[in-house]
Amino acid sequence: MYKLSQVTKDYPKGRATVHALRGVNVEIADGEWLSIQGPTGHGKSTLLQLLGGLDRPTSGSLELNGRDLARLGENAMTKVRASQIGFIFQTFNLIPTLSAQENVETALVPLGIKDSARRSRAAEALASVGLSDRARHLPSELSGGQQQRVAIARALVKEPKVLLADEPTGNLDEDTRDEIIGLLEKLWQDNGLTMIMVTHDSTVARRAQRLGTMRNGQLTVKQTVK
Ligand SMILES: Nc1ncnc2c1ncn2[C@@H]1O[C@H](COP(=O)(O)OP(=O)(O)OP(=O)(O)O)[C@@H](O)[C@H]1O
Repeated sequence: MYKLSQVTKDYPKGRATVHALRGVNVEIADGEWLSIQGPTGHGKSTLLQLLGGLDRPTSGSLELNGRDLARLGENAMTKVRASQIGFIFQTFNLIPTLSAQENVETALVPLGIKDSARRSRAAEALASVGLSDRARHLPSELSGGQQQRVAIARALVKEPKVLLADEPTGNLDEDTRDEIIGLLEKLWQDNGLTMIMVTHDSTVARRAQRLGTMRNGQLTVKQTVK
């Protein structure tokens, strides 16, 4: 589980400082789905980056399963990211020159998994998102929804405990959005993932168990009504 205490994040901006996070306190249980909404520029992506170990807080502690990511060395942090945390983004972030299969395999390279196992695990992950028949396609040959499915397979092929999603349906039409959220919900349940999703879309946000709102760098969380 995550346990954040008084997490702040400042960015220098010329001579001034942007206080992107101003004391975030939250616990996120294993297996929970938390959505985060809030106005633009109020710290949502910053928080997700810290949860993913892509950046560190300016102050406060950010524990994942008892280890404070704020104080972890770079090598240990890289290991945590490679093995425990999957990311998906609004813009999919696939490598344009690699096929769907190769894009998924890239997630296993840092784990030192050998070629044949990499191939079979990536094929399984593509099957789990319904894309076995598109394995050899380049991202440019896939629809937006299919590209997001590849990105989901890439995030989950390493069997992480945590999935972080930054506006995962932001570039998709409504029907495709519903398909992708349905898929994420299924994968969340089947794999017991902890899922933290930033979204502007209230329909998507309400599917979570808890709903957080970021405002002025602070997070308030409530239970969603089902
Ligand atoms: N690398 C950076 N350097 C300087 N300032 C930054 C950096 N990243 C974010 N900021 C600033 O921190 C604040 C919070 O940004 P953040 O991207 O977390 O907001 P957000 O809520 O995710 O917004 P959006 O909904 O538009 O994605 C903003 O004022 C932003 O300009």
